[in-house]
Amino acid sequence: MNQSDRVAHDTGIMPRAVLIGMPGAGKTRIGKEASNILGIQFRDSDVALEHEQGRRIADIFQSDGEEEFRRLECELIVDDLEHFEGVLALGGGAPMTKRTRRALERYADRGGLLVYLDADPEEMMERASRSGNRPLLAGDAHARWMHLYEERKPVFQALSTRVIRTHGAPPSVAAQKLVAALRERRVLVAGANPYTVRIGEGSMEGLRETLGDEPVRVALIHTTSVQRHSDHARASLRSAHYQVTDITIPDAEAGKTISVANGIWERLSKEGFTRSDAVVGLGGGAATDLAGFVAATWMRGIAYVNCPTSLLAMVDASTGGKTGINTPQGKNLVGSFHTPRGVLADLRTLTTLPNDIFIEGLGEVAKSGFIMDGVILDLLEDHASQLRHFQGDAIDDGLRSVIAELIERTVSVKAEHVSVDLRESGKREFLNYGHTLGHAIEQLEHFRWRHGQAVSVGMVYAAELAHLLGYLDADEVDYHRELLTSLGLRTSWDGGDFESVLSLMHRDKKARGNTLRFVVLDHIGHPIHLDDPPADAVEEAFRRIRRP
Ligand SMILES: NC(=O)c1ccc[n+]([C@@H]2O[C@H](COP(=O)([O-])OP(=O)(O)OC[C@H]3O[C@@H](n4cnc5c(N)ncnc54)[C@H](O)[C@@H]3O)[C@@H](O)[C@H]2O)c1
Ligand SMILES: O=C(O)C(=O)C[C@@H](O)[C@H](O)[C@H](O)COP(=O)(O)O
Repeated sequence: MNQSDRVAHDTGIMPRAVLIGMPGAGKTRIGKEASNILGIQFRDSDVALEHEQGRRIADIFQSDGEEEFRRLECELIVDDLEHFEGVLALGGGAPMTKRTRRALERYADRGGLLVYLDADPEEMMERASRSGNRPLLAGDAHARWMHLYEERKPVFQALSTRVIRTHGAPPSVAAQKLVAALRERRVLVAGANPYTVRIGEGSMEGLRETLGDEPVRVALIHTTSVQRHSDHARASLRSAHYQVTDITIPDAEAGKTISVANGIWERLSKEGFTRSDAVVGLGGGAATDLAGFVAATWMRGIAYVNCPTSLLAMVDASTGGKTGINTPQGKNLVGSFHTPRGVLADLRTLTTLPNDIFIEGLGEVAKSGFIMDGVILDLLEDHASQLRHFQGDAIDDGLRSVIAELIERTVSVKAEHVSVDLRESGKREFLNYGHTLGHAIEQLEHFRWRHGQAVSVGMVYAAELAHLLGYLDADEVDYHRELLTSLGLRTSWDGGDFESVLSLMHRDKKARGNTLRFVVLDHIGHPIHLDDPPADAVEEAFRRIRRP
């Protein structure tokens, strides 16, 4: 599936990408090279128009004038935006025509990839002037050129959903960036404040487009274990002229505390962060939960963008707007629903991810399979061995594409639930499958157990409970154990005691008054709420996960 399939599957045909930018930016060369690599069609609107009209653009300008040329160009582009499926490069001035601009805005709203190719203006002029077919460059070429550049640049910037800078690098580098952008998968999270989750090699390059022009200051919150990736993000943010406040937090759950949040509030105050400034959370789920919490609480809520770097953060924690910290009373008991402005899951960051952290992420992936998407379960079954032996620095193309599909599908399951129930009053609770016991295990293990591993045991517990109450049959419970074990996930737990677990499960956010509330399956792929189950079943299911 390509970057736009999930967003635009119901809207018919459209180009895989539209390239805009000044003449000489390299739209044709870069567009052609990227299209060749991907084996898709390329079309240049100028060449197509010349072909259609049977005359050169300069001749159309000369005989019919610019207005008529723009009208013809607009007709062609509007038609292509509905009927052409490859990479479409537009003439430099095309977006300056109001009707063309509106059509491009609609294309972007449909999830289209609108790429602005930008380069050094002098360099572009040099390249453009080598072609004799540039009627707008007649006369005092340099002054005219600079004027056009100043006039068009803000329009290109405002329209584009992606900027690729081609300064000082061979066109093949820009072509590779375009290929990565074309391969990027996107999932739209609908709701009151819709946003996009971008999944691909280099998605973090989208920081500027996602943050927009409003923020002056950006707090980049990360842990030291992802330093290489945060260095990259900081450099991109600085080159986009944000004032970056770099904030390192303690690793994993040690970062999800009120004292860490307090330290960051102090920094934001010192650096003068206002309501229009922003936070970027980069790292595993603990870092993105904390960064989101800081963004949700500073001045009662400022913008934030998540750059998840662990599998679990990519498929789950970074999306959906649940932000929070742990307290001595329990896991995630203090927090807020605060929707990110966007999520950039850059697959390059997986190269440094340790095997055990990758595997725990598979726990939440499997959860999404159990509650909704059977294809996820098939993919996990078919690739269990490769996934279990994941080595970040040695992922082959086949595994890369399986992982990307698992991420896209899991995020889509999440999006489907949160877009209709942000504040978790019904459907969203299904995402909590396995978490009622899972959170209790994490707490009782003082967070030495990883979240995804605890959820894995929690799902087996929920399956046993469902079986005891006549929902799942024994084979389906076995299937839980077999699949999770094949992925390297835990299915039993011998710590704690039932009374401590029960007390923590009563503090779970799904509990109501004095009654427990679980999510169980009545068959695979079909979750239901289970309110106030019989006490003996709750205890017997616990006994059944004690077996090794
Ligand atoms: N908000 C939500 O909806 C939501 C959903 C699921 C989980 N969560 C939360 O997410 C947390 C678990 O997330 P997690 O599994 O990512 O754990 P984590 O954040 O603790 O990260 C695990 C470890 O991997 C390191 N790491 C992350 N990415 C790396 C990379 N690319 N290279 C090298 N090291 C890397 C981290 O620094 C950390 O040491 C829990 O706190 C859980 O409650 C939140
Ligand atoms: O997004 C949700 O909603 C979820 O329940 C996703 C869970 O996988 C995730 O672990 C979440 O952090 C749990 O939230 P909590 O409210 O149960 O703490």
